[in-house]
Amino acid sequence: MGDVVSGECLADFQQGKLTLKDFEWEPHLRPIEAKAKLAGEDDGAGVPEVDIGPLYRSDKGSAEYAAMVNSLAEAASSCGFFQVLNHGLRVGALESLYTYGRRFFSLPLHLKYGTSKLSCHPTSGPSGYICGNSSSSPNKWWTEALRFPCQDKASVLSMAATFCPDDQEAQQFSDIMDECTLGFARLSQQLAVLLFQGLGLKGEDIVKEYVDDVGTPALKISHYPPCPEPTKILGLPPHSDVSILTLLWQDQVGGLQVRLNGDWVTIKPRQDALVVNIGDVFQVWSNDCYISGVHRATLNAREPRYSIGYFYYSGKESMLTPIPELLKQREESSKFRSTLLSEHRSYAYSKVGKGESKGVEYLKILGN
Ligand SMILES: O=C(O)CCC(=O)C(=O)O
Ligand SMILES: [Fe+2]
Repeated sequence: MGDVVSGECLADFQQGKLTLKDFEWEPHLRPIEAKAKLAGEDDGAGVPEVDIGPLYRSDKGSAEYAAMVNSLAEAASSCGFFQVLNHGLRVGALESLYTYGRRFFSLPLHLKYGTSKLSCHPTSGPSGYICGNSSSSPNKWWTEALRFPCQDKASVLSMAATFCPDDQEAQQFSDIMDECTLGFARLSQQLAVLLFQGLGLKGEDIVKEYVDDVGTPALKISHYPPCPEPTKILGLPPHSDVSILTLLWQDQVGGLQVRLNGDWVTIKPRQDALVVNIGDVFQVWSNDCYISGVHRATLNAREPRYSIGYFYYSGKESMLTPIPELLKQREESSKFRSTLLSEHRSYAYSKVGKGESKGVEYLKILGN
């Protein structure tokens, strides 16, 4: 998950301390028992693709711009997931980050662990190498990840030193990271403006007041090694993200699934697109208009899968509550009990490994 504490279960498996059997999920959570289509078996029908080209070429009053805002709002309120085309990031830069990720994950374990003693930021969470979740957890995750605190360039450079042969290459890696995080940051903010506009609000003003500088985003490169038992084991459990929104670039292998009308739907990999999902924060901010989509990462026995995620977080100490301007404009009362974002975060993490992640449902005021 975008947001999770460091773990060691996959390392324990690689070192013979855990067996494949230890990784098998409780039957009701397994991909096959849930009658899911396994990775690649469907085409992502129902997860819309939205071309955001009009953002760069049209004025806000144009029909083309209005249609784009409508499509985004519709996707955010129907399934909470969509892919954006013409997103403004250079695909070559994303591919190059992916190549660095592959190189990092091919290192021996002790070198990968060498990166993880770095900082742990209160909002963006741990940074460094994370090898699955805890070995004592009942449902173990078949994944490893490298997590970066985007703003902390010194950490990025020292992490780069573990897998780049010389300073020059470490600098090149750091430049690619800069390009990608800058592009992700710009896009997240633009999408937040558009999604607020889709709620009938003055997007820029709301973003300025509630979004800018309130959090510290995190970037995570994930690796899901081939798994001999992909029908019994998962890469990541069903969960929603606690972010405002999350951006994800995935390779061509496929395995990210979203829960849609009771089915699991695989999101079609597209090299030129970014997957966007609404996070818990936006669901509450929008007073339940937008949905923080439940998703999971499935596995396959044949080939490794990689993804790059950007988690657009809100500040740790802010209250999680609907945007007052929205309630006023719609003459609505809040559908959620207010809570500290940090409290929601802890609650969400405590549920996810058990397969009990229900996003912000538990905060809903009954009868509303
Ligand atoms: O790698 C993926 O496909 C999904 C990652 C994800 O959902 C997460 O890290 O929160
Ligand atoms: Fe996620």
